[in-house]
Amino acid sequence: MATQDIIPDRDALKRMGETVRKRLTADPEIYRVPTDRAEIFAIGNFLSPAECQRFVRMIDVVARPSALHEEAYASGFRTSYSGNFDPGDPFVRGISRRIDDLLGINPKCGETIQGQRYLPGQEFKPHNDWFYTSEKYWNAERKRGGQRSWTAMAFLNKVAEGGHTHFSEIGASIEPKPGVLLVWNNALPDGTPNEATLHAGTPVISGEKYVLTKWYRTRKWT
Ligand SMILES: O=C(O)CCC(=O)C(=O)O
Ligand SMILES: [Fe+2]
Repeated sequence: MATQDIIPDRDALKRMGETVRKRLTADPEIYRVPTDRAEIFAIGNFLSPAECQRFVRMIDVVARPSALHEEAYASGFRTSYSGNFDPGDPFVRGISRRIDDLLGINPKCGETIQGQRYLPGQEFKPHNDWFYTSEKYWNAERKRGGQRSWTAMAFLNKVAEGGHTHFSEIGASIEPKPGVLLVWNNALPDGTPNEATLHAGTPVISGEKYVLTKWYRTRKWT
């Protein structure tokens, strides 16, 4: 990339990278995936078994075919069912705040928590969570909070087989374990998009998989 190219929200991505990194690395209980190519952390028992179960039931209510910028569902890119939780629900609000506090990010930057359910054969093909700023959708996303910085994703159940979160560039395949929160920085420390965060939800082979995801923007999300 030519040095004169402007990376939208680069300074904010850099700043948020620093804030969250400091906070997570200060806690000896938090596991960091051993790679120097990306910042990926795992927090065990972040959600209790009862909280996981409650979210699973809620996902069964809100889940619809995943809309990932239009055509994705139809093309088989993201075949899971997903849905946003009611952000005003006190239970959802409580968990949402717990994630905000863990990361130390301004709650205003957090998107509504999304739930996802994968049945056998369903998957989320390799992708990056950030927005491609050369795409048409960016003009709208730019105005509703800007680029995505950190992703927080919780596993809500044990999957009989398959359904890993696979970071293919890094060679890390994370098996769903209920209550575990995975957190990663989608940017590099210098605020540019980190290509090594490419990841997939691999196909569920047997059983089902439930997760929740919260993406953080660089600015107030609306
Ligand atoms: O289900 C997974 O393991 C991955 C989900 C994911 O990549 C996302 O929600 O952005
Ligand atoms: Fe993702």
